[in-house]
Amino acid sequence: MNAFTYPDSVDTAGMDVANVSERPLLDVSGVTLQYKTRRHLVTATYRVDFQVFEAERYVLLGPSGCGKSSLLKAVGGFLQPVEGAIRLNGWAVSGPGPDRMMVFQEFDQLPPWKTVKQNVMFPLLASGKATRREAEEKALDCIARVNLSKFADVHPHMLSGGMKQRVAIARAMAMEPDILLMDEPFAALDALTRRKMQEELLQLWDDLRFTVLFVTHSIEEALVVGSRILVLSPHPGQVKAELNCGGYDHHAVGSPDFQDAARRIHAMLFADEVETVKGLRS
Ligand SMILES: Nc1ncnc2c1ncn2[C@@H]1O[C@H](COP(=O)(O)OP(=O)(O)OP(=O)(O)O)[C@@H](O)[C@H]1O
Repeated sequence: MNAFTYPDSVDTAGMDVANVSERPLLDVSGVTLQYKTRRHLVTATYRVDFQVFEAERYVLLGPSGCGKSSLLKAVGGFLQPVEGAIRLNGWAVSGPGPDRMMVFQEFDQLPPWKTVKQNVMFPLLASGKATRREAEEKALDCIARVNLSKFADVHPHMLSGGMKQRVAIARAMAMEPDILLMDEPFAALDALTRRKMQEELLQLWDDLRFTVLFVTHSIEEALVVGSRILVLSPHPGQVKAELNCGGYDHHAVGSPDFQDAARRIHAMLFADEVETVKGLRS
């Protein structure tokens, strides 16, 4: 497994390198993902390894096109690896399931003809996980947790982008998945709302201690949201490093320690490009 290695050119001094030994909830081992189009074979990730443990906030961080979303899709069971394996609780992932719930970036992930409550109830009913009465009770509880009780009976078009995202999170949480999969969930929000949503996610995590696999290309977001970060190389995505980083919140963002961590992750992400530029100058 190469998840704990660093490129030679990167200074990792002071960064806490992950070292965990319990049984993982999610085990991604040597996963290569490819897309076959009529003309091309696109390799999205190459032999990626990582493990996620219960109650972790695990972040996949990397530049656009490095295969973050593809990895999330594969964990979700929507894309089969051409090489390697993905296991959840020791079982091979072979398709989508209610044990893995996705939250996307798009605002239109909620059917507009359903109210907030009906949206949250829907997967509970569709999966046969709850009776109508149980689903309603669970939905109202989850809606309250994301502070939307007053909006339970309105339709999504009456909500702001941030509120819609909270509904999507409530809908996923209601299913009590083993792992919540979040694909750049706040990327389409304005900066202030994005920050508020990150704080709310951390607050919700403090209350419920769920496991989340979170995709972002923002270093700052990764440091605030994550308890561990997997740093991926540009296309095709390969593991560059894995870092422990819990403990930063928005108050820490301007601190020298935070800035230093961000700077070193940036160097890691773009180490190859930096080398190239150096080469061009000499
Ligand atoms: N359906 C598809 N068909 C063909 N190629 C695809 C498909 N989906 C993704 N790819 C390619 O796979 C690679 C990885 O894409 P992916 O969306 O997983 O990256 P990403 O890191 O999530 O990018 P971004 O941050 O821009 O969303 C890219 O080169 C992309 O063009």
